[in-house]
Amino acid sequence: MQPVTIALAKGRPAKQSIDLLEAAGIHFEGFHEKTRKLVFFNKDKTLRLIFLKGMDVPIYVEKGAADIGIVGRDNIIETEADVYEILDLGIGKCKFSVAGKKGGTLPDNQSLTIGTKYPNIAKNFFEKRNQTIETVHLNGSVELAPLIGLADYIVDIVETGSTLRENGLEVLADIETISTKFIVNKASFVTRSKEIQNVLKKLEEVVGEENANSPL
Ligand SMILES: Nc1ncnc2c1ncn2[C@@H]1O[C@H](COP(=O)(O)OP(=O)(O)OP(=O)(O)O)[C@@H](O)[C@H]1O
Ligand SMILES: O=P(O)(O)OC[C@H]1O[C@H](OP(=O)(O)OP(=O)(O)O)[C@H](O)[C@@H]1O
Repeated sequence: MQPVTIALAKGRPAKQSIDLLEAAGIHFEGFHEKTRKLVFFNKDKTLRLIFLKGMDVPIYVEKGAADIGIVGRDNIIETEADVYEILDLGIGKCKFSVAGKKGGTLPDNQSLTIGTKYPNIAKNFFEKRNQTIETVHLNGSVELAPLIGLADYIVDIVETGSTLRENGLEVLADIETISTKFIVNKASFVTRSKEIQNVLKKLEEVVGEENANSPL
């Protein structure tokens, strides 16, 4: 039988995600922090771990190229992937906010230019306020945009607030909280139920059942 494939987001929460899997008794042979390898198997080859860019994880899971994904909710909402979001892993905690220059306000009666890595999230937030925006899609150092005059405001992740503070910006509105989630392909949830529940149960023992969501 094919192994169950777990797609794990590279970047910040990767180390904590691997630590969680280890704590749940799920080990991948030969994995170490500095490795450049992208595919690993557990000892009996029933599980395969693949490493992807965060934004690609929900896509792999939606399309069934991976059965399970471990990824920040930011990527799930931005891609609007049709997957089951089953368990909050309690790591990678941060929030989405609108930020702008310190001491400024967020006008609600005019069109704005928003710099962001997350144009869908920005559009959805402003649509709810009946406000049209133009987004400038950036790939990093988003906080620069209002400083250099590329955008009026930004929509970005805030954790400690240091990046905003150190660049003379502040939160003007909060959008929603984010954390790392355990997601599952809708078909695999049925066809690979036993194997997926097995992984899920082990992780629930580590992070607490209260973080689980019943998708059905
Ligand atoms: N400051 C932060 N604090 C906590 N979690 C964060 C923070 N920034 C990002 N995250 C979470 O970690 C995930 C990976 O973030 P990171 O910035 O490491 O990704 P990246 O690989 O640099 O991103 P990209 O895919 O855009 O290149 C994000 O999707 C989000 O869920
Ligand atoms: O509130 P803080 O604790 O300062 O964290 C927030 C920062 O972290 C993320 O950026 P990241 O470090 O991933 O760099 P990036 O500019 O390459 O996206 C995010 O985009 C913010 O810039």
